[in-house]
Amino acid sequence: MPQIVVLTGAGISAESGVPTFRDADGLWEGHHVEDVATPEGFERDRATVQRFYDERRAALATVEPNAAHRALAELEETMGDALLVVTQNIDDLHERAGSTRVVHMHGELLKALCRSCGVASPWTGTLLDEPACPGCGVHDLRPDVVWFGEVPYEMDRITDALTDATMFVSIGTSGAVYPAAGFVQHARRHGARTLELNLEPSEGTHFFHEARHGRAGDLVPAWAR
Ligand SMILES: CC(C)NC(=O)[C@H](Cc1c[nH]c2ccccc12)NC(=O)[C@H](CCCC/N=C(/NCCC(=O)O)S[C@H]1O[C@H](COP(=O)(O)OP(=O)(O)OC[C@H]2O[C@@H](n3cnc4c(N)ncnc43)[C@H](O)[C@@H]2O)[C@@H](O)[C@H]1O)NC(=O)OCc1ccccc1
Repeated sequence: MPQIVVLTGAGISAESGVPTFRDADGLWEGHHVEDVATPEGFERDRATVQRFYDERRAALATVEPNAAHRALAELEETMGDALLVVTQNIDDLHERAGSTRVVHMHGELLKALCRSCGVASPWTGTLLDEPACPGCGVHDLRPDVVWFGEVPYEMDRITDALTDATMFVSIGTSGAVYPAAGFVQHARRHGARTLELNLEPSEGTHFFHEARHGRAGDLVPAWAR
């Protein structure tokens, strides 16, 4: 039974209107990454970080999944648990398209993590006003996302799936951030066929058996059909 692992990045949500990461000048929506996506940045200027994610959370309610998300959800219907989507994205567009086997290795925008009791709660509102944790009542919530220097979620489950994979497909990612950027080498080392679907060659394009360049909304349905 083929075991397919699909890694997705910001490029799969670009056609839905979710900005990708690196603006021309390397800023993240006008912010230096180290200011808004590091634990140190949160300590230094909590309000700016809360506002940054509050804005992205509000924007998420205005966008819809696109043909690439839908094609992966349809593929799951035929393949069942032989397909696993590992996403670097913190949006919920895979789930809204119908995918159920999704690992958010960098966390989820629609969850808040309590720094006091460690509970992650569903969250659609804001955090700038420092609300209380639904679990313990302490006012010390942060976005439930993995920042630089923090350990990604579910690395054991991901590593096992990459080891067993017969096919590894990377969609809409620049291959600039680790450990995700190293998954192709791990999968290939364990015998998987590897395919890159991206608008342009990624930083790791040379690690793939095959690369197809174009828009995810065209490439993914064509591949998944
Ligand atoms: C900058 C980089 C060099 N730094 C790192 O990688 C660091 C440090 C590091 C670790 N190991 C290393 C080894 C070497 C060097 C550095 C490191 N990594 C970490 O700190 C990680 C944690 C990193 C997570 C940080 N959080 C994010 N996001 C959540 C927050 C938030 O979202 O706000 S990262 C964030 O940036 C990354 C952005 O990359 P992409 O998604 O690829 O987006 P990008 O805009 O770059 O590219 C989009 C692509 O799509 C394409 N595209 C555009 N439109 C379309 C289209 N329409 N169709 C198709 N393709 C399209 C474009 O051409 C482009 O190629 C994603 O991962 C995203 O999640 N933690 C860790 O390593 O812990 C230890 C550890 C490791 C293993 C096991 C145990 C412990």
